[in-house]
Amino acid sequence: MKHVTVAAAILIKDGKVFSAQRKDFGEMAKRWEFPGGKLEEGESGEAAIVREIKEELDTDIRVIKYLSTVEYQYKTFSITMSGYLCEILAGDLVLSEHLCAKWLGKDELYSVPWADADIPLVQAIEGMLV
Ligand SMILES: Nc1nc2c([nH]c(=O)n2[C@H]2C[C@H](O)[C@@H](COP(=O)(O)OP(=O)(O)OP(=O)(O)O)O2)c(=O)[nH]1
Repeated sequence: MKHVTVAAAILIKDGKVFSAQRKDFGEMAKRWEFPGGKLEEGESGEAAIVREIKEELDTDIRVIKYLSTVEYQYKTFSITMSGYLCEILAGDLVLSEHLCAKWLGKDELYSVPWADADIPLVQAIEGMLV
C-alpha cells in the first residue's frame, strides 16, 4: 500500500481558516483540504510547507508552530499528515492547483466536504476560529 507524508498549512485570518478544493481527480477528487503537499526526500515538514505554498499559491509564509499529526488509511493509500499553524508574509494566495478556496469561520467550518484525513485537524483548530 502506498504511503504519503504530507505537510499542511493552517492559515487563519480574522478568525477564519483557509481551505481549498482539490481538482476533480483521484480518490480525494473535489474534497476540501488545507493547502500543502508531500515532503521531498530528506525535507522537513516546515521546509515542505513553505515550499508548497510558494509553488501552489505563489505566497510566502512562515511557520508559527507545529500543531499535530494525523495518520489515516484511505482505500488506495495511507497518509501521515502534519498540520502547521502558519502566517502569510507576502502574496495573495493565487490558486493554481485548486478549483476554488474559501475562508471558513466557526459556523461554516463543516459546510465543505473535507478530505477524511483532515477531520482531526479541523476539530483541533475549531477553537481558534470565530
Ligand atoms: N495538501 C493536502 N493533501 C491532503 C490533505 N488531506 C489529504 O488527505 N491529503 C492527501 C491528498 C493527496 O493524496 C496527498 C497530498 O498530495 P498533493 O497532491 O497535495 O501533494 P503534492 O503537491 O506534493 O503532489 P504531487 O503534485 O507531487 O503529486 O495527501 C490536506 O489537507 N492537504
